[in-house]
Amino acid sequence: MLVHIPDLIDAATLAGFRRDLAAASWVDGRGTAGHLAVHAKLNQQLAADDPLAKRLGDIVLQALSGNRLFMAAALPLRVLPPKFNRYADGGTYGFHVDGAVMNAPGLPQRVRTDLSATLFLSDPDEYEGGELVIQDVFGDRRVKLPAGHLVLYPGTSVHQVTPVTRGARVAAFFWIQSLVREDAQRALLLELDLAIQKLALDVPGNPEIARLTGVYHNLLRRWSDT
Ligand SMILES: O=C(O)CCC(=O)C(=O)O
Ligand SMILES: [Fe+2]
Repeated sequence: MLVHIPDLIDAATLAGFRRDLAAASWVDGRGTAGHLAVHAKLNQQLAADDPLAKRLGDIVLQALSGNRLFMAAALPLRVLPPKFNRYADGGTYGFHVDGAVMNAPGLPQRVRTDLSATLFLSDPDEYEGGELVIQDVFGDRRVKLPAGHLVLYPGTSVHQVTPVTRGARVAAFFWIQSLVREDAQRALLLELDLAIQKLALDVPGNPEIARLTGVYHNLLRRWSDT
């Protein structure tokens, strides 16, 4: 399941991010690529210990925890600290799958990457190319969102970022271990959750809403691990 989360960060926060990232010290992104991905990856990133990455990453984490759609879709158990990347001058990241298990300095536990996320920080008209192409059962999905918007996609998917042939594409990206490992189960829970929320608005007080809410929680109890 691909989930588009609009306006994760507001315009003022976004403007601050863009100002700070325009003056950031970008390093070669190949430093953190796996041994296969290293051939396909041509971009820049902030170093993991860059204080700017930590400061902006914390703001992203804060925004995620206050976003109902993100919480309902991801059912997050652990979120890795956001990283920041920049593609320009033909920069690209060829088809790859993200590592299944990751760790981050300072985090006590390792994180299984059930979900991958990209928060777009450049607007689509600022660059040519730079589409996030995600392979799924229905074919390739091409994602290029307005600045401030986030896409969530299954960590299991093969994906790429196409070459940026004009301008620059700046983004934050990170991984999430979900309470619910399987994408299909998360998709069902999200569908049920959204339907219950809509019913609660349309027919407030209807006793069947409590029964459906019970079904939601009892499925979550069956399918979650912590
Ligand atoms: O920049 C993106 O949208 C995704 C980056 C990516 O796939 C990765 O770093 O593994
Ligand atoms: Fe990736």
